[in-house]
Amino acid sequence: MNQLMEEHLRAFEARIEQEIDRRVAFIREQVTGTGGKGVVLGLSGGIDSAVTAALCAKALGPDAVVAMWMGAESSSVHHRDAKSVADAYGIRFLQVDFSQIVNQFHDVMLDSAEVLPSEIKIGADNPLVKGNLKPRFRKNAEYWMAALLGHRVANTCNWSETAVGYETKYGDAAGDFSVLGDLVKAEIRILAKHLDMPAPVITKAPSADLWEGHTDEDELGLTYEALDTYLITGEADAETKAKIDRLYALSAHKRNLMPLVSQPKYPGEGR
Ligand SMILES: Nc1ncnc2c1ncn2[C@@H]1O[C@H](COP(=O)(O)OP(=O)(O)OC[C@H]2O[C@@H]([n+]3cccc(C(=O)O)c3)[C@H](O)[C@@H]2O)[C@@H](O)[C@H]1O
Ligand SMILES: Nc1ncnc2c1ncn2[C@@H]1O[C@H](COP(=O)(O)OP(=O)(O)OP(=O)(O)O)[C@@H](O)[C@H]1O
Repeated sequence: MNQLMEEHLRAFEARIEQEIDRRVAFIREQVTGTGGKGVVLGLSGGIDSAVTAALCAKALGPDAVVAMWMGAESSSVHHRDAKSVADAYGIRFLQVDFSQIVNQFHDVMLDSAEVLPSEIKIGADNPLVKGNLKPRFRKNAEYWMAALLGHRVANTCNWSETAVGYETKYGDAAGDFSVLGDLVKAEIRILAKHLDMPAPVITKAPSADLWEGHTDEDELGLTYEALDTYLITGEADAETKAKIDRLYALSAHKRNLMPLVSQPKYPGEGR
């Protein structure tokens, strides 16, 4: 590993208790501080949602955290890992499978688009047209549950993903607050270790799972190690640097939602 990166991670680990305390305080501010009764989040069996859940449980108490497993694969390793995280921190665990509704929605939309000329359907072969429905439906479900319970929705994205736009706009990228959005994946692994995360959650390959065999590193064409190292130290080979810089520029629209023609002013504010 790059030496600067190694030093950065060592320093992060040395101040891990402060990093945890800071995030716990932030969660309280964002949830109880805004009148929320607790937190809702999607628990995928991956490390980001697991660490977010663990920190929310620490901040608010386990009963105030409602984790939702959303999917059909109730026998999959991801489901097993999600359940093991919920059990480890004693948080509430719900399961819902709306995959048939997602499929039906996709089919109804395809039918509605039948009347359009095929030459303008430039995304016809793009698996993300359907793939991005999953994260968007999941976020819908999280907001449904948050409204039912008077909870806030925790976002589970991290800076490695957000920097290159590796998240679905208004899907997994959405939320009321983000616990890990300023941290790279390598830092989150260190947090996980100090939060006594079940081991399989820490070691498995990150995967968005939007289709069979989908892994983050394959789709991005980048390793998290190279991405994290560049984001933290600015060091990368020329090809990697060009690739990340390009993805960063292309995904600016996800970090700067809904540009306005001009910023309207509210009476008494902003002057
Ligand atoms: N320049 C621009 N200015 C303003 N808006 C722009 C735009 N370019 C696209 N858009 C809009 O954004 C849309 C495309 O963005 P989006 O819908 O997000 O779709 P897109 O970026 O194409 O796909 C999402 C990516 O995130 C990955 N993902 C998703 C979910 C979870 C994870 C994970 O690992 O956690 C990863 C997924 O595998 C895929 O690579 C376009 O349809 C358009 O509406
Ligand atoms: N099957 C699922 N059930 C519940 N939530 C899910 C599921 N899959 C994804 N999510 C939610 O969407 C977020 C993005 O997940 P994804 O698996 O795509 O990648 P990730 O960024 O590696 O996150 P994680 O490390 O938590 O898996 C997750 O953090 C979680 O909140």
